[in-house]
Parts: sequence; structure tokens; C-alpha cells
Amino acid sequence: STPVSCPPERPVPDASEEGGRTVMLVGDSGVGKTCLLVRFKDGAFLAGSFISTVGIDFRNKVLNVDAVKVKLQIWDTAGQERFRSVTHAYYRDAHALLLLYDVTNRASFDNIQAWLTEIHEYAQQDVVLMLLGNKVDSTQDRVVKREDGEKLAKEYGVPFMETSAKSGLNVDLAFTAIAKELKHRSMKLPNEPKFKLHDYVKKEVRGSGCCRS
Ligand SMILES: Nc1nc2c(ncn2[C@@H]2O[C@H](COP(=O)(O)OP(=O)(O)OP(=O)(O)O)[C@@H](O)[C@H]2O)c(=O)[nH]1
Ligand SMILES: [Mg+2]
Repeated sequence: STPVSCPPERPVPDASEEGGRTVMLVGDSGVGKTCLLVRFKDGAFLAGSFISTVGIDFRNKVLNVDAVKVKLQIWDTAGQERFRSVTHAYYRDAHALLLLYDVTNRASFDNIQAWLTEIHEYAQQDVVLMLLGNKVDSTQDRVVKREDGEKLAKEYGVPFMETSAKSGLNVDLAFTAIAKELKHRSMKLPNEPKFKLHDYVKKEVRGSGCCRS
């Protein structure tokens, strides 16, 4: 019998050639959106005085997700109210949104409800959404408990983790989880197991206690 030759390995499409995936950072002014992006992009913490973002800024980063290059175009929005109309225009182009609050600032957590309403109004229905409680390194100043964040995230069915742009805790994980989800959505390979974003985050997330910042 003639040997059955297996089909030639199909070259895995490179997601970055499709102009990449757009990820937007949103949340109150001062919660740490810019610092989180700088930590992710440059591995550094922007110490020193707080320079509030004006309008919107963006950075590109190519991630290697399971041997596939995923290009993320990350939009860093200004949290200040006065720029809100500027950022509204960008929501519909976002494939994923990272919604941040500051665990040392109760108001930024209480405003998450309003941010979710805005996201519902302006973003795509199937946008990937993740809730992040930032500045978890500031243990003394913490006013929002982790359970509060987990409860709210569960209510809205979104993955949640606490991060620190200062120590780097869970920063790479947040962006990697989003990149994995976006890659799976854009490249449904037939024999690829379904990627479950919630399970992945639950499995990989690090508690603030485990690694000293
Ligand atoms: N301790 C600690 N401080 C942080 C962290 N992330 C940000 N900060 C500080 O919080 C302040 C605000 O950070 P930004 O990243 O500029 O805040 P933002 O969300 O971009 O603010 P807008 O651009 O106005 O929307 C800065 O002074 C940072 O030093 C963190 O993870 N831990
Ligand atoms: Mg900023």
C-alpha cells in the first residue's frame, strides 16, 4: 500500500501581519494605566512625579504567544473627565480593554460601575474585558480588599487580578492573557483546544503575598 503522506505543515499565520490587536487601558486618573504600560513595555517603573496623560497615547509590543507572534497596539487613555469625549472615539476599535482601579483609592473602585456602563455603550459587544486592581504593593495604603475586586469581577463575569506597576506583579500575565485570548479568537486552528481566559488567569495569577515587591 502506498504510504500516506501527512499534509505539509501549514505555516502558522503570524497574527502580527494583520496589523495587530488593539488593547485599551481605561480607568480613573491616577490609577496607574501609564505606569502599567511602561512596566510592560520597558520593564521599568516611572518613579517620580505623576504626569497625567493628555488625550491618548499608544505603544506597540509584539508578544510571542505559543510560538505565534501577536502584535499588540496598546492605547493608554487619559483618565481625567475632560478627555472622556476623546477616548470615546477609540472604544469601538478596541479588541480588548484593561479596566483599572487603584486599591489605595476607594473612589476609583466605586467608579468601576460607571466605567463598565461606558464600555457597554461605546465598545464592541464582544470586546475582551479584564478588571485590574493596581498598586497592590502599597499594602499600608490599601483600602479596597482583594475580595471586593473578585466579587465585582464575578458579578460582571470578567477575569480579575491585582497588579503592581511598581513591583511588576501580574503585569506580564495581564497582557499575555489578553494576547492569548485575542490570538485564539483570530486564529481558530481546528485541532487547537479552546482557550479559557478565566481558567488561565485563575491558574497563573500570583498573590501579592508570594513575591516580595
Ligand atoms: N505604589 C505604586 N504606585 C503606582 C503604581 N502605578 C502607578 N503608581 C503611581 O501612581 C501615579 C499615577 O500613575 P499613572 O500611571 O500616571 O496614572 P494614570 O492612570 O496613567 O493617570 P492618567 O494618565 O491621569 O489617567 C504615579 O505617581 C505613579 O507613580 C503602582 O503599581 N504602585
Ligand atoms: Mg496616564
